[in-house]
Amino acid sequence: MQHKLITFIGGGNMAQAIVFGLLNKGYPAEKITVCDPNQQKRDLFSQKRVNVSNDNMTSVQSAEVVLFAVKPQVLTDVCQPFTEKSEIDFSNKLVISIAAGISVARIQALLPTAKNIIRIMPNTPALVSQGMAGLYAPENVTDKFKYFAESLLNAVGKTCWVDNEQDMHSITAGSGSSPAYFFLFMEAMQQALVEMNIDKSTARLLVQQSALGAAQMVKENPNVSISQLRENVTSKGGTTAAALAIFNQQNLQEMVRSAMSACVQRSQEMEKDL
Ligand SMILES: NC(=O)C1=CN([C@@H]2O[C@H](COP(=O)(O)OP(=O)(O)OC[C@H]3O[C@@H](n4cnc5c(N)ncnc54)[C@H](OP(=O)(O)O)[C@@H]3O)[C@@H](O)[C@H]2O)C=CC1
Ligand SMILES: O=C(O)[C@@H]1CCC=N1
Repeated sequence: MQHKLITFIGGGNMAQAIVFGLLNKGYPAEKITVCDPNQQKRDLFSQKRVNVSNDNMTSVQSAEVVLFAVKPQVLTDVCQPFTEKSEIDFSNKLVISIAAGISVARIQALLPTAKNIIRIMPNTPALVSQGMAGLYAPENVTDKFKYFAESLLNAVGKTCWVDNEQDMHSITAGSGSSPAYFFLFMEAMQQALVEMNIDKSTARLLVQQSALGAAQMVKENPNVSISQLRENVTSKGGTTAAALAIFNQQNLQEMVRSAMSACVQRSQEMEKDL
């Protein structure tokens, strides 16, 4: 992949996952700059030879790609200085936003000179090269920028494009937020095992290895439905059937549907917080 000069605005959880994931894949540290007001966060990056700054203006000026990795709620304040004195011309830069729920139209309004704006919804497993990211680009964005954005995220995991921007809300429920659902499930399993007298670290090993194994089974058997994989574990009248009966009785499927709908609904509301 091409190694463009890329500036991250915001060096928090998601920026760390992407930047450290990219470094692991050989993206040159000297081509990346991370801007964050917090010295401790900047230190995390400078320890890996990534350029750091608390001067967004200067760092954006020299960038070919600007990736906004700040909380959606602060995006307006973050963008204002770039346009206030018409100081930064974004027309030749690729602008990427990973902010949940914030539309291209809104980013365009915040950065009027920008011509190429791409939205990406990544997730933190990018840190370990197992990320999943959804991408959306309006029709005017050039193929070379779309290709760059896709290859950037492909370097740290898998990607999919959506044609309809509204679908980015659902993508958030399936990529950005979804590792947290699995973490919650794993936490609950670990806790249950501890209550059954298994020590905490063995409980963690049992949970992590089973989760990893299950995910790997899904990945390596693309022609077998996930339901079939579940059924293969479930002996008639056996232990798994007893466990699954409780999940079904308490309507796990409906709980998951409601949780993911709540995620979508929150994403649809986020723009109003700007
Ligand atoms: N976390 C995740 O799993 C995912 C997050 N996202 C999106 O990524 C974005 C960032 O989320 P996340 O990394 O979790 O948030 P974090 O709060 O961890 O990171 C945001 C960082 O931006 C910094 N910041 C605040 N103001 C500025 C500024 N003016 N200039 C530069 N940096 C600034 C914050 O500093 P300080 O803390 O001092 O305010 C903080 O370090 C959000 O828009 C979110 O929707 C998307 C997918 C997944
Ligand atoms: O919780 C959030 O709003 C962000 C977006 C997706 C994951 N974290």
